[in-house]
Order: sequence, then C-alpha cells, then structure tokens
Amino acid sequence: MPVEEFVAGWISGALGLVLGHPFDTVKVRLQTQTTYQGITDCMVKIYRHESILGFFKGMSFPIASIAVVNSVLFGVYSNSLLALTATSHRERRAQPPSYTHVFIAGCAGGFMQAYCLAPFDLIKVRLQNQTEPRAKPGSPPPRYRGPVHCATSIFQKEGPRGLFRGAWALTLRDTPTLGIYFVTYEALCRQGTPEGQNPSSSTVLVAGGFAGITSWITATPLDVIKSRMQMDGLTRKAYQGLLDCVVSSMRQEGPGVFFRGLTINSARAFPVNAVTFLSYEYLLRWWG
Ligand SMILES: CN(C)C(=N)NCCC[C@H](N)C(=O)O
Repeated sequence: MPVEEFVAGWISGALGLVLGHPFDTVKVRLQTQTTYQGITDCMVKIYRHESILGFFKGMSFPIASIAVVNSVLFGVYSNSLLALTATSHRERRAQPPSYTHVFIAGCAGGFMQAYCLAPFDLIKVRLQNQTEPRAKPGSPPPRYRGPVHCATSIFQKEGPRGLFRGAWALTLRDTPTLGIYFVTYEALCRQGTPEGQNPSSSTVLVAGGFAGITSWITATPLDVIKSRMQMDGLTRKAYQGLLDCVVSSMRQEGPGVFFRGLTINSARAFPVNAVTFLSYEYLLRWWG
C-alpha cells in the first residue's frame, strides 16, 4: 500500500488547520451559543474577553490528531481509487478515473476519517465553547483545564462511549460530503488543465478552495447538529438522539438554524482547502 499519500495528507492538513482554526472557533460558538449577534459581534467579544488566544482555544489536539485524521482521509481516498481503477496517483493524470469512482473513494475516505476524528473533534468543540478567559486571576476556572483533562473528564463521567458523542452526525456529515469534495476538486482541475498534464498551482488553489466551499455548504446542516450533540449533556440533556436534535432545533429556531455558521464556514473553507490541496499535490510530485 503506497504510504506517500498518508504522509502528504498529514502535512497538508496541518498547514490548513492552523490557517483555519480562528474561523472554526467563531463558527462553533455561533452554532452552539445564542449570545452572539453575528460573526463580527462574536469576533469582537472573543477578542475583548479572551484576547487573541481565545481564537486558538482547542487547537493543540487537532494539531496532534491531524496526523491520523488527514492521512486517513487522503490515504484511504487514494488507495480506494487504486483498488477501483488500478491506477496509482502517478498514472491518474494520463488515465483519469471516472467521477463515480472519485465519489466512491471520497465517501470511503470520509467514512473512515469520521471515526478517527470523532473523539478529537468532540474535545475541540468542548474547549472552543469555554468562554472563560485564560489565566485571569479571580475569574472562575474553566470546566476543562486542557485537552487531556477534557478527555479524562468525559471518559470518567460517561465512559469510552462518551468520547464518541456526536459521532453518528459526524459520519453522516462526512461520508457524502467528502465524495462531493473530491469530485469538485477533480472536475475543476480537469477543466483548467490540458489533457494529460499536471494542474498548475493557481488551478490547484482555485479547485481546492471551491472543493472546500462546496463540501462545507452541503455539510453545514449536519455540522450544526453534530456540534449540538457534542455539547449536549454538559449541563443538562436536551436531546434524545440525532433525530430529536434535528426536530427540536427546527421547531425552536426555524429552518435557518441549519445554516448557522455557513458564511464563516465557507470563508474558512477556501484558504484552508486551497493550501491543503496545494501542499498535498506538491508533496506527492516532489516524492515522484
Ligand atoms: C465538508 N468536510 C467535512 C470537508 N470538506 N472535510 C475535509 C476537511 C478539509 C479541511 N481540513 C477542512 O477542515 O476544511
């Protein structure tokens, strides 16, 4: 099994992650808390109460986990294409796979990454939702002192299954949308590149950016549900399950609730995924 795709996926994912984390914190707060009036209000409040560090809450765990998560996504995607089309990544420009194969391989990558991502994403969302400023004398201490404390607290209170809270919503979010992600990327690269050649850097940036936007637009409704399921039970249990979360959210806040965080998700998705795909392509070309 070729391993270059796994390593390239890891490095490119880490670059994208650092770039997008501040946007991600704003998105998670907008999806799960009702105290903010919009993106600007949320950004100003985070900056005022928590300083610039507030935007980077919960980042250390994703950085550590991106090695697993993104290498699984890109590695499973590329190796599924190899199994479906019998072409390695070097041969795929000359013999491009069909979009159906790209979609199936993307769904396989999305499904596998969701299970690796679930506990890390849960801890990230719980830490991002802590509004207490860091290390301010006199202020009440936050519920979790950091990612390890967060993981052990969840484990102690809810058992190992607690670490997979929201995992179903995450799997439903990522399986089809990662198929859409890779199909959009491939389609835009092919459109902007003469047959048989490698796409230029600008084509990769644009195709990667739009792949991110398209996939996140389709992922946002389940992203909202996932974040709510992950926060549920912290103080009191509001939802019986995924379906109940969908119905209650819709009843209480109307259909607009499923698009919470859409603007910030899309603004974040372009640079993050442009950089992710550019570094992924170049690392693979560099390694031959
Ligand atoms: C719609 N979904 C779930 C995705 N496109 N997922 C791929 C992740 C890409 C990048 N790390 C990001 O966070 O945008």
